Amino acid sequence: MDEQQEMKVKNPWHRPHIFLVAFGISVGIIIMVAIAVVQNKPLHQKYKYGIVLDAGSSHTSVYIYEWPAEKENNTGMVRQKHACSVKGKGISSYSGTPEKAGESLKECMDEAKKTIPKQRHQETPVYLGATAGMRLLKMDNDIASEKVLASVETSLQTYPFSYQGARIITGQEEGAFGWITVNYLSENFITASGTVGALDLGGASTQITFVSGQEVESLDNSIDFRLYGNDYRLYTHSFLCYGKDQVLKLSLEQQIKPKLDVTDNIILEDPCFHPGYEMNKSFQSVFDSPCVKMVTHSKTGQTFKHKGIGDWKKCQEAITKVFNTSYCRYSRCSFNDVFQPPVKGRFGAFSAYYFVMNFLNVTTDNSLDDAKKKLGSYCTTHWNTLKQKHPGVKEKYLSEYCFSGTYIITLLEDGYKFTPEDWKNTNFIRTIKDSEAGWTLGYMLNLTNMIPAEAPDTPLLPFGGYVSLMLVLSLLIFVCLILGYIFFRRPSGPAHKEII
Ligand SMILES: O=P(O)(O)OP(=O)(O)OP(=O)(O)OC[C@H]1O[C@@H](n2cnc3c(O)ncnc32)[C@H](O)[C@@H]1O
Ligand SMILES: [Ca+2]
Repeated sequence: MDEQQEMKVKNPWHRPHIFLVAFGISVGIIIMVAIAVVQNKPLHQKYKYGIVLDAGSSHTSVYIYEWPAEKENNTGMVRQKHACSVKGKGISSYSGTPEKAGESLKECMDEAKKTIPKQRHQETPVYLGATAGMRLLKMDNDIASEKVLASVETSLQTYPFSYQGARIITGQEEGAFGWITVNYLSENFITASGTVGALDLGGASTQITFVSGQEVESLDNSIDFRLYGNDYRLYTHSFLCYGKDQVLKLSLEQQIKPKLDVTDNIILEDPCFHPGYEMNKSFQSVFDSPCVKMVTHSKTGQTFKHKGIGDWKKCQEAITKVFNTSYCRYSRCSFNDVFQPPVKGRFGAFSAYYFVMNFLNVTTDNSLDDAKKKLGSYCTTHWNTLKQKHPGVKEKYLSEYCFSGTYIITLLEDGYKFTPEDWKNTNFIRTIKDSEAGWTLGYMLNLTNMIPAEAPDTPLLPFGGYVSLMLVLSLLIFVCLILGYIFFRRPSGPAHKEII
């Protein structure tokens, strides 16, 4: 055997098949890693959509929600993509012309068609939930409420989306889904930060919902949820007729009542309206609701003079009269014989709570006393001064902020028994992370099963970590092979000597 041949026998790397095997293994590993990376890479982000129509007493809003297709069950993934405010009043105002209720939705639904990519239309669910305005219409005129619902149903079915129904939701649902929305958007279900209570003030009803930790003495006010592996027992109540429009009617009724049989030309001097404010109003405009019981009074066709005197203290006294606190069959009540445990924790207050307090520039940075002082000075401002100061604001809203602000403080303090400390723990909010606070998101999450009872399994490593780990490992194997190759190739021992 010559020297050359002997060296080839002793150095295995000089056998081409061994080198080929090593090379094959390296290429194999690289291919495996590449496949694993491609296989586990998040798909090109595909979005899913859902549409919820909030048919409120004062107006209808159409919300479009969007979420990444493969992350349905992760909390905080669904966000509001678009909102459209339907022109005109709420659907319950179409009781006399039900076909117009459906027509009113057209503009916003056409907008939804443009906002959602065409290929997703068919799989996009559409829900319509009607609240207190329709509850009141149903009480007043069941047939008319059915016709209005049928009209919006027919209209929604003409769209290419997946129609899932139009119904009047219950007050409990309205409260509970508002609570879910606020806590979902704040990611409170997956962090240990605890939950926040939800306060919603609409035109015709108002909701309070929170985790109390105390026994809920009335079944109607108790809702249990299991979300992301945690159990929640909620206290919730919806006060029909205690939205800000209906409460204004109640308050006017209270003030008009003693004058009705005394004089023909009624002048109502209202402490909740500004000095200089004077408006002729029909009794009909006050008595046209099932919340106000004097519908058949003989003066229904006539008018009265509504005159502001701007006195916050007296306004509060007048508003207190709409809460009945004379009777409570439970260990404790808010008002009207409704059970309520003591309020607890932080609260998010939205809808009219926000509209009103935001306009009045009263936030909970102010102490409750400061807020009252601010409101007091706003209420005494002359009506003409206000109109000059806020030329862009709807006169109806402008004239009612004193009443609404006073109602909000009275409802919280006297109704729900908020202490100055609870007031500090309350935030007036419109949106959380650009999605509006309200019941609609919670309603959709629930109906599409997007809030699991148990926490979803999370992968051991996030995607980025997984890729990095695979790259480092394959690099390590590759470097080992190269080193091995260099080591074995270097002639050593006797073979080396023999060459020399
Ligand atoms: O929940 P329900 O009772 O069915 O009523 P809604 O859903 O129609 O009620 P909203 O929260 O939309 O509005 C609550 C009230 O606030 C009024 N509102 C809306 N925008 C406002 C603004 O900018 N300033 C003052 N009030 C406003 C509206 O007319 C209602 O009386
Ligand atoms: Ca509402």
